[in-house]
Amino acid sequence: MHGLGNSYIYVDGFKESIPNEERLPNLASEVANPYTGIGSDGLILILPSNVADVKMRVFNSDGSEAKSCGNGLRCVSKYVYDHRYIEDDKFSIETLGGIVESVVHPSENGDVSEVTVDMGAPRLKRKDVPMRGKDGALEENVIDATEHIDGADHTFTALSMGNPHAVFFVDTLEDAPLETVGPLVEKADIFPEGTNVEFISIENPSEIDFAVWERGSGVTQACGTGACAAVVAAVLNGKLKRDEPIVVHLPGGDLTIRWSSKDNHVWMKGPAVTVCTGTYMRNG
Ligand SMILES: N[C@@H](CCC[C@H](N)C(=O)O)C(=O)O
Repeated sequence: MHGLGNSYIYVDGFKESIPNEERLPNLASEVANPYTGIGSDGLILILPSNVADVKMRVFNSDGSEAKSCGNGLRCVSKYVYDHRYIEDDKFSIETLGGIVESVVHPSENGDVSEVTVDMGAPRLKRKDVPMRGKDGALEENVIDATEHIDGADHTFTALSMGNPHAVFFVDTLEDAPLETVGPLVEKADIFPEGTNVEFISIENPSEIDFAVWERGSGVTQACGTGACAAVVAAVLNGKLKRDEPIVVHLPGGDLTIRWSSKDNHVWMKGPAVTVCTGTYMRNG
């Protein structure tokens, strides 16, 4: 399935037996490989949950496990509703980054093509990103902060949407040093768990352009949590208004994101698509 071209191989843990815990990172890299596997940005498990209606686990294409995935949440929502595992159009999904609420929008044939996810409140404190820093700074937000990374100064806003993000403002995306600064900041010491890296440019008060270097997967067509982080960062820097629905133009298409002042939650609306279903046979 994919959300705006951010594709994962989804395994139905309601039906399939899930491989041993220690095999999952290798399996994720294996299936994600476009030459010797299937080809994707990673692997997502759809599982029963003890604390929510369903549980999602996400593995990046390098085998690392992530705490959240916005595009994955929309695809998991579509999957469990289309397969009638859930009857209500509103339900909860457990992730390692917390529990989120999903609302599916079925089309006339009853299948879901669009999903809205209440992604919860952004976590803004440096210690919650998480980012290293002096004791006093750990309780502070990381807004328009300059950090010395690998011999150069880099200015960005960092926050967590269940997973870490460093957001850079650029005039145009053509100038964005996605494949040089992206991997450098992803693995910088200051981020003990690594980070996703976004470059954004503000088009007008309700639209932004967006490109991403994802932790553990590199350049992808879209990142749902990244789009949420981008809008929060733009509001925190006074570049966009809070409560306005913002259309985020990602390489793979558009998401609508709104950061509500009523409940402090970030809402994401966008598509979810099934590409094919099949059986993965490991050869050799
Ligand atoms: N593509 C995702 C995010 C996937 C996880 C991320 N690479 C991480 O390691 O945190 C999205 O749509 O949010």
